[in-house]
Amino acid sequence: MSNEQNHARATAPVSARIVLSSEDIDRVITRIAHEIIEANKGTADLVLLGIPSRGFPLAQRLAQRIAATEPGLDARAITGQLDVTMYRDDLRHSTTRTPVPTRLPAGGIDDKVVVLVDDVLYSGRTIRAALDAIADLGRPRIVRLAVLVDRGHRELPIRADHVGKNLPTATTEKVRVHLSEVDGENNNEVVIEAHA
Ligand SMILES: O=P(O)(O)OC[C@H]1O[C@H](OP(=O)(O)OP(=O)(O)O)[C@H](O)[C@@H]1O
Ligand SMILES: O=c1cc[nH]c(=O)[nH]1
Repeated sequence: MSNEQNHARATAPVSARIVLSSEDIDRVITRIAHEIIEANKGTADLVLLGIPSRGFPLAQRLAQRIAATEPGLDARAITGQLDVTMYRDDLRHSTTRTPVPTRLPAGGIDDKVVVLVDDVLYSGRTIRAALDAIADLGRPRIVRLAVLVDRGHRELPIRADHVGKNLPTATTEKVRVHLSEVDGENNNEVVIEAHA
């Protein structure tokens, strides 16, 4: 991560604007759920793996939306959580991150169509770490990527298959995603903060 990017993470914002409301997020989840089903030609072999912190509740919301299209499909049976902490390439530089458990659905990920889910796609380094974490857990047939927001500024050759919203941003800005499961009741929005 560049010095400018680190700066935007560390300083107080000078302004903030809401770019996705709770209703917008809800609509985006519905659309991406349908895109996932369409790309997969159904729900067979689907596994959604959310990256903590906020990728996991997003994966849960997507799985619920997907399961609602198919009687008998249990959202929990196709949802997991993938911790990437120990696979990050900035471990030596970043402040301490506490690993959280990785939890895979009972059927594992071998030969599955795994959809990685995260809130923000930026440098791509988190997703690079996620791909390494997956390789240590099994061999999916396909790995796809769904993100709520793609804010650009990639540092690696990584792209998302499903994007809630493309947000052109400056590196001095920060995208903050608030989801009620992590951030408290009724706190669902995406905000762009400007940093001096
Ligand atoms: O493409 P990248 O440059 O890797 O950035 C994207 C990642 O950054 C954020 O996570 P963060 O590390 O801030 O942790 P958090 O999810 O716990 O807030 C976000 O949730 C993504 O996982
Ligand atoms: O702006 C950013 C960059 C990385 N991760 C975020 O959550 N927001």
